[in-house]
Amino acid sequence: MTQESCSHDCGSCQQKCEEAKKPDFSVPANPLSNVRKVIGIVSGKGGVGKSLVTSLLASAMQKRGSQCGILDADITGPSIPKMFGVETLATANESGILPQQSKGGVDMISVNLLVEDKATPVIWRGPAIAGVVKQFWSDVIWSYEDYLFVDMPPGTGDVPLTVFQSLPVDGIIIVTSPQELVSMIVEKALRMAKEMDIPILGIIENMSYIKCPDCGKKIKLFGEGKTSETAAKYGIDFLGEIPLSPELAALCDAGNIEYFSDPFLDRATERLESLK
Ligand SMILES: Nc1ncnc2c1ncn2[C@@H]1O[C@H](COP(=O)(O)OP(=O)(O)OP(=O)(O)O)[C@@H](O)[C@H]1O
Repeated sequence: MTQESCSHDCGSCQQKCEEAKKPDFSVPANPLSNVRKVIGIVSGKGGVGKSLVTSLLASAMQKRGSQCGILDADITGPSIPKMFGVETLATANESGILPQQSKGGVDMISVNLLVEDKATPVIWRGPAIAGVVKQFWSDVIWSYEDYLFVDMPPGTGDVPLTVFQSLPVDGIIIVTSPQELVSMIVEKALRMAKEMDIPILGIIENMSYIKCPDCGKKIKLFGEGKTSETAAKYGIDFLGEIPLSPELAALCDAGNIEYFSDPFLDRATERLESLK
């Protein structure tokens, strides 16, 4: 095709020319929303503590004076409201859906705040799930958030892709555990971030050790984690390690995650503050 006959419809064109535009899948935010930074929290697989890290980061930033919100994009396994002990359903007005707020002031939206019976499983196909995530951005009134954390479902499937294409994500934080094949996960995340043009802010290792209740010694249950080494290899900031802690588990179960205060995530909160 010559330059003169170009229709500028890059979506249907086979030509790989220099000026090819990437299709724009971005979704507009609710007109009443004002969100300064959108942070995606990702993991390679389920159960590594992604929702826990999302909750801890939002709580820590909220305590440091930033207004925070959490968009629970883990539609089939939503756990954010439970960790904060939020049970009241979200409401809506003619302008959109109003997020619920935790005791400490963290705003949140989740499928669990829209359905009466929390035990009802969400049995939807990928596109329907992705559609809900987009609505959590376009229909929810995030009236003011310094930081909106997006708790992603694990992996690189439909929903993470939808979030990266539809929301203006400013950076992602990777959560791993010491048992994982960290280097493979980091490499995948790096490639995805590059493809989507989104910076990786850093990596956090969860369940790194347990602390002996008698002598305080750190016991590395899963051996020496490779996370900090891998982070250094790929030039990514290692933002901290979180122990496997019965206290933390009990706070999650009781819906009191906000009352956890330990300096594990200081480096991560400093990194987030540097984005302002
Ligand atoms: N460091 C920790 N200490 C104690 N309990 C933990 C810790 N990390 C996670 N847990 C517990 O493990 C469970 C799974 O954590 P979480 O829901 O954060 O994982 P996830 O990666 O978001 O899982 P999924 O992706 O499957 O939703 C939670 O019940 C949480 O209380």
